[in-house]
Amino acid sequence: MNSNNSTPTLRVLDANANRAAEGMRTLEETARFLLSAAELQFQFKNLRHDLSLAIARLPRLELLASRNTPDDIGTKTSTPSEQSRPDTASLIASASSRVQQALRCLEEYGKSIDVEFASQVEQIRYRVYDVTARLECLSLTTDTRRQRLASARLYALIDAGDGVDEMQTRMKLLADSGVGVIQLRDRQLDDRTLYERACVGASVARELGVLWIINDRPDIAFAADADGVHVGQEELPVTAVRRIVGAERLIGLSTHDMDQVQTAMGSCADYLGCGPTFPSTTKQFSSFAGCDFLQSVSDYFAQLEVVPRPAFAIGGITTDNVQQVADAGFDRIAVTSGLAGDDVTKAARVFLETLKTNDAPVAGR
Ligand SMILES: Cc1ncc(COP(=O)(O)OP(=O)(O)O)c(N)n1
Ligand SMILES: Cc1nc(C(=O)O)sc1CCOP(=O)(O)O
Ligand SMILES: [Mg+2]
Repeated sequence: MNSNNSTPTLRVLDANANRAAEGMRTLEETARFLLSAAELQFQFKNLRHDLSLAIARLPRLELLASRNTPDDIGTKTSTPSEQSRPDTASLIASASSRVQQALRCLEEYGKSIDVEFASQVEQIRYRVYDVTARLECLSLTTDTRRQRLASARLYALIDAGDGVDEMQTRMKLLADSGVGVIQLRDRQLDDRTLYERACVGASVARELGVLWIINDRPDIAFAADADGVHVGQEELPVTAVRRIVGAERLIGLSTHDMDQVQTAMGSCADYLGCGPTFPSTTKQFSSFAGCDFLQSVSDYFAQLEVVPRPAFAIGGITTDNVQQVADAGFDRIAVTSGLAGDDVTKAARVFLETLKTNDAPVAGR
């Protein structure tokens, strides 16, 4: 170790070691609690650990002795941007830049004290560039998907059709008609074909600006880079689905009674399907939750203190009965056959206009 340990240099090192560690901890907590990103959380934990190992090379007693917070003129200056953190992405951006700047200071000032210390910090700084970019990206994608979901009123369920071209044409027609979410629900296809259609659909949906959800299959939703997956009550629990699809993809959960809705509100599901509302030509049911169930969901959501999840009424909804859905307080619907006929554009217009004029309490805002 070099003996050039002047007190000002040690003060810079002490202050920036703390700044870097605090920033890393902020990012780690964001990965853990806001974005459920276990792998990134693990990376930040390792970075903090490696930073403390590097700092352990410095003379701790002298570092502590150099600390003089009351006389530090820097503790009294803050900019307006330091006081405001409007969303997760900007919180990540500012914590990342604080960590990067602190590491650069440690590296530059550390060179005069211990070259090996400076070189270890340099390696940490490169890893920080990568991990912080991934975290910021994740948060931007997550926000965007959930924002798009929040503005969706019409959700269409489609099968894969007779081929890629037909599926693509159908998706375009639906998107042009105002559908915000499209689900691939096809129980006839083998896994390979389902996966291929899911991949094509994901890129078509991206171009069209609609969300692309895969029914039943978190593995395929993840592998095909879809926006999310929809699961039913007898399928994998949403906690397990979340582990497969990651924090940024959407998870939809079917609910058929109030117990399921209340449980879903405590889960990591992003939206609910509520039904069956009416008899359906797509799927057979022996009993129907009906509009009474929809009304109970609306009433329950209206008295919640937290923001409810977006909830889509489903099951046999047509242009003839959608008014009853709106009267039960819903302004979002998920539909298969009601958007599968010849005049999709007209049906979609009727749906949207009916849902828009809903002045009853609205489910899922
Ligand atoms: C939006 C939406 N809501 C409900 C369902 C039904 O899901 P599930 O109960 O798992 O039944 P299947 O679709 O798997 O037959 C859905 N798919 N989408
Ligand atoms: C797949 C499905 N699930 C439902 C539920 O209530 O959970 S109703 C349904 C069928 C939806 O298609 P259509 O609009 O043609 O009735
Ligand atoms: Mg299912």
